[in-house]
Amino acid sequence: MYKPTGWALHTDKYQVTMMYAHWKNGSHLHRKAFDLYFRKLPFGNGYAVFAGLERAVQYLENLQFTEEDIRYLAEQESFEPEFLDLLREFRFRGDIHGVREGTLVFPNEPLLRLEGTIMELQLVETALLNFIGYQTLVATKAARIYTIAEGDTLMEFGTRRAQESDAAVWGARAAYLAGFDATSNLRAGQMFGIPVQGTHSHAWVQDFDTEVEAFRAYARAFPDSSVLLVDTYDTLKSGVPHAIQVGRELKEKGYRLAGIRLDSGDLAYLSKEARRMLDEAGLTQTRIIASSDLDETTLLNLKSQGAKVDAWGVGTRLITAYDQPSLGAVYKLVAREQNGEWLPSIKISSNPEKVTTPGIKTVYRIIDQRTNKARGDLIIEEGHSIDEEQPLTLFHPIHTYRKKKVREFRAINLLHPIMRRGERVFDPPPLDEIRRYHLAQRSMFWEEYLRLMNPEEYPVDLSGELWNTKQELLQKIYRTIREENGS
Ligand SMILES: Nc1ncnc2c1ncn2[C@@H]1O[C@H](COP(=O)(O)OP(=O)(O)OP(=O)(O)O)[C@@H](O)[C@H]1O
Ligand SMILES: O=P(O)(O)OC[C@H]1O[C@H](OP(=O)(O)OP(=O)(O)O)[C@H](O)[C@@H]1O
Ligand SMILES: O=C(O)c1cccnc1
Repeated sequence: MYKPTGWALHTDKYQVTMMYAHWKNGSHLHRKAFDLYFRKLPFGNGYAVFAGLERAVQYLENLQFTEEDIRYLAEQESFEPEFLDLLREFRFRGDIHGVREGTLVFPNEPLLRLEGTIMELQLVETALLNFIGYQTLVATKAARIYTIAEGDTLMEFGTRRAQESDAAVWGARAAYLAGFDATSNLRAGQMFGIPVQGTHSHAWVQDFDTEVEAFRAYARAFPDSSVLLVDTYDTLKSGVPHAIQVGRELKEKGYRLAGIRLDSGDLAYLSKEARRMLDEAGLTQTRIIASSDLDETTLLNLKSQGAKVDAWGVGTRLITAYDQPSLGAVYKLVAREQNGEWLPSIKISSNPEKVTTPGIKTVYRIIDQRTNKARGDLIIEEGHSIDEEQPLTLFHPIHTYRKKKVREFRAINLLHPIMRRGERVFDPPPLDEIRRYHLAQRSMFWEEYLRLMNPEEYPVDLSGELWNTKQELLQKIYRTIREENGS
């Protein structure tokens, strides 16, 4: 399996300076809890698709400072040698609970909950946000495209346009787990077992004196699986007729032209014309693949125009999450251990949506027994349970008058143990299983939450007790501020 090394410095400098200041203060081993979550759904979507856990766990399992890292840090600040010795011994020994990859997730619910020493939890913040923010963003974009594709084959073509190499391979993985069928990136295929597919480029055609010669030579190399790119010169006057000529030659030899690819022009018109021409030539099995700056909006548009496309190659706009470049995930301190007891901690903001929810919490998904559809998510304090025999009142945490009563429901805990004292305690499911799980999850949500435009807001609520804890803490802090100001 792919093992990252040398990732200890993949963090912001301030994490290490805080670690040092804690060490000087004698507080570096104090235990804290942090939640990782996001506040706003990307792309105006109604949900996000959680991804990045596998990458995060691999990082945490292998996290250590090399001698080179220590030397480098020593050049940055005058850290005392004893602190550097502590870093030499450093291993992540925290506890993590997390949502399964492929789960549909929503704003303000913890996706990861981490408990450990402040030293280790501070160090890992940056990398975790980096991995999970990006992969969740791309998985969500891929899910939007999947929604529109309605069962057509989806191929991820983005590596050449991705923000560097890690984004390409982990983005390919995120796209696959959210419903894509294949990637063009061989390294992603090798690392994660994603099916790898591809066609050929314009350079192949340009390298021959004639287009038909180019097609014939490619078909000789791959008589059963050639997909010929037909837009180098003129799609309908040259590309498609030449592809048909080679398709007929293949047929005479007992082979089949697998497909043609359209990569420019009016893809709706060209695909309909190409389909007609292929069918008239008896090449009804030859598939039409389209690429060219595609995303969910163009796909939707092309489908509404009756485009005859069987498979879509999607690059730039998927891998770069073109219309929203960051998820904006956050990592917030939610509890501090004192004398063996967890004390909830809060971060206040003038924007009520940004006030953190204190305490060690878990998230339950409330599933209606009769419809098997999700009614909402409920965040409750860890250790508290939900009585499935009693009606449950869900209310909006800010607009509290928005209430509903749920009966006959199942409550499914979304936060699973992932690491205990730094050891992985879950078997990472194969990627195909994550993908199946994700696709099955979608059927647990009403259409209204899944639609692309102006989806309904899915409820993410706090239990009554947690809501009270939050209010009490807020009032306590404001009281203290007033007292300090003598007002
Ligand atoms: N029928 C259509 N309806 C809506 N959008 C379309 C249609 N056909 C193609 N598109 C989209 O329009 C955009 C066209 O891009 P662009 O203007 O760069 O032209 P192009 O035909 O791809 O040419 P080239 O690649 O040679 O620059 C692409 O995003 C493509 O997916
Ligand atoms: O449009 P995207 O969604 O980003 O998909 C990937 C693009 O990359 C290739 O083009 P490129 O011009 O790089 O090479 P080519 O010669 O194969 O067309 C391919 O033909 C697609 O158009
Ligand atoms: O295989 C292809 O057709 C392909 C791969 C990457 C980018 N564009 C096209």
